[in-house]
Amino acid sequence: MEVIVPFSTDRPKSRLSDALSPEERREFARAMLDDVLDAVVAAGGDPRILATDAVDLDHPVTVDDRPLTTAVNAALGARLGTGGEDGAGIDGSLEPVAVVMADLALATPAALRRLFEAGRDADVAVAPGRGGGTNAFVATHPEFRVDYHGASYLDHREIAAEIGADFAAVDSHRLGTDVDEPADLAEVLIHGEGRAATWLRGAGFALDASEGRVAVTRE
Ligand SMILES: Nc1nc2c(ncn2[C@@H]2O[C@H](COP(=O)(O)OP(=O)(O)OP(=O)(O)O)[C@@H](O)[C@H]2O)c(=O)[nH]1
Ligand SMILES: C[C@H](OP(=O)(O)O)C(=O)O
Repeated sequence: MEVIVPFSTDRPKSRLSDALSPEERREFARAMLDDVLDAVVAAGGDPRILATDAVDLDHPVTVDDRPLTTAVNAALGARLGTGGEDGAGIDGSLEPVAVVMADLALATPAALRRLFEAGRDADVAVAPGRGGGTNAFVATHPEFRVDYHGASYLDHREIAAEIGADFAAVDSHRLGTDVDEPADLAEVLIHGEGRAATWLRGAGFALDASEGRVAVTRE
């Protein structure tokens, strides 16, 4: 399955500014991207990075510096179907396509396989992020398009309903955890096993369980 992985190269992860310098945010974002790509490949997906600028990677990269929603919709609109001249198959269907965000530092092959399987039963299967975002989805319906930011999970459910697409939510802690804010770094230290967790530990981050919800401290 083709798996589009959007990646912002310029000023990534601005909401982590209080915890990380610009250069650190670039390094950490890249570590998360590499973890996500490893998991996608191990789950049987063919990743294609949709980046705002060139990125040095062993996978295909499409550069599109337009805003996230515009770039993803262009990629969805350009995908090739299974036969028909307009890109759709003779029955109007398309090969499934997934969009998986590059900041899912806890993504595992098993979690992604569950998402891909959900996409076989539903026209649109979404793994919501905490706070109402859309961390990953699989779509087979040719008319499905995205509208990111805000409570995009609810918007995507509505878009699916408007085009008559079957919709499924994929309940996954690992895919539901996008790393946006300093508090999310604790999740990476607790559950992460890849480069992102290693990078954080190397940068001196540790868990702070001294009071209330577990947080992070830095040496
Ligand atoms: N291609 C592309 N990817 C983007 C763009 N903005 C964000 N992304 C990617 O989309 C995913 C979700 O990003 P967000 O968490 O909304 O934004 P972010 O830029 O990572 O972080 P903030 O600056 O803190 O909002 C991440 O994989 C980003 O790298 C964009 O304009 N174009
Ligand atoms: C891409 C966006 O991410 P957020 O801004 O919620 O992290 C969304 O999930 O709609």
